[in-house]
Amino acid sequence: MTDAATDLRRHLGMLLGQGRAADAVALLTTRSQAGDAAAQYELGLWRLYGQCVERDPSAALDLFRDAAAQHHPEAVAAEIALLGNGMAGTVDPLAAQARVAALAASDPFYRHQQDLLEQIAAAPLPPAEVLSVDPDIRFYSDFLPPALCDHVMEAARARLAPSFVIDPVSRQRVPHPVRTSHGANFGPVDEDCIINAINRRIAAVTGTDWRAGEMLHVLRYTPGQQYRLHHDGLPNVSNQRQWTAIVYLNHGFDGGATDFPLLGLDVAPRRGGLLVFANTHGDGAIDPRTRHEGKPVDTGEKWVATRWIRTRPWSPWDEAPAR
Ligand SMILES: O=C(O)CCC(=O)C(=O)O
Ligand SMILES: [Fe+2]
Repeated sequence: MTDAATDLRRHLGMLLGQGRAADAVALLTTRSQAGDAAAQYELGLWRLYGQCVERDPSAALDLFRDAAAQHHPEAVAAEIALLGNGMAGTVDPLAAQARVAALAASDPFYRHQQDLLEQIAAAPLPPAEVLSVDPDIRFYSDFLPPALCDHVMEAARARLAPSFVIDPVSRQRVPHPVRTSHGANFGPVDEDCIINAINRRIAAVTGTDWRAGEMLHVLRYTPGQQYRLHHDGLPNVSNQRQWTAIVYLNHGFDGGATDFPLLGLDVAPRRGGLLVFANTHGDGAIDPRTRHEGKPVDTGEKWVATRWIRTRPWSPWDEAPAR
């Protein structure tokens, strides 16, 4: 971030701290209309998330475009992310990939992304290994090439935070011993074209609509950490998590199997492999048999990326995040 952008953030923080949200919005609006890329980017985020202003995703995309035209790096990334995932209303993954290809000519960061995109495009879709017919549980070996597994871990690393659960009474996010890992979401502006391509590949092998997937969620477990017995279905939602897709991102650890104790099934993590299982019966009701756990890791670190796939297209603004 430039000094001017840091100053802007500090100034906004001060105004918000004093309860002067209207002044903060006025400042951002004036500066972005004057062509200040940092202000355009910030106001774009506020428009996207509805912070202090009415949520307006297409106005957000326009603001990111204006800032990106001035080579504001985060705005360039946000524009590419939103074109790929359609969360600002316009979906144009080919335009997003064309932006990456153009940037790759002069920017090593995007050259690497371009290289990874070519690798995933060239990797054949692996066949399913059926672990259970009913409930439906499948494993796909070599779903994700190693360099892409590395990219997911590196891209998530900076945002990892202790995992939480939603307290059913307070509805607040709280830490809980059921889940001692660290986690990170690839939110609407974090989903680079590689993550977008992975999400679409998960949709392709599962035969689901790519828009039905939640944001890809990375979990990192260190020794002793685990995800105790749970079910991925959610209480009181109309658009249920029909499927769970888990990509195992690394090797070099002991323990950490994904266990389905009611089925006597233990899945050993294999780097690049994808585990897919049904959380619901055909009629949409929760299938309790797919309760599962991430067993404690004994040595090393275990990394996974999970995509919970709903019955119908889903957006992060449809409901409060559940976990
Ligand atoms: O880490 C694992 O093996 C399980 C992860 C899991 O249950 C989930 O992400 O829903
Ligand atoms: Fe789970």
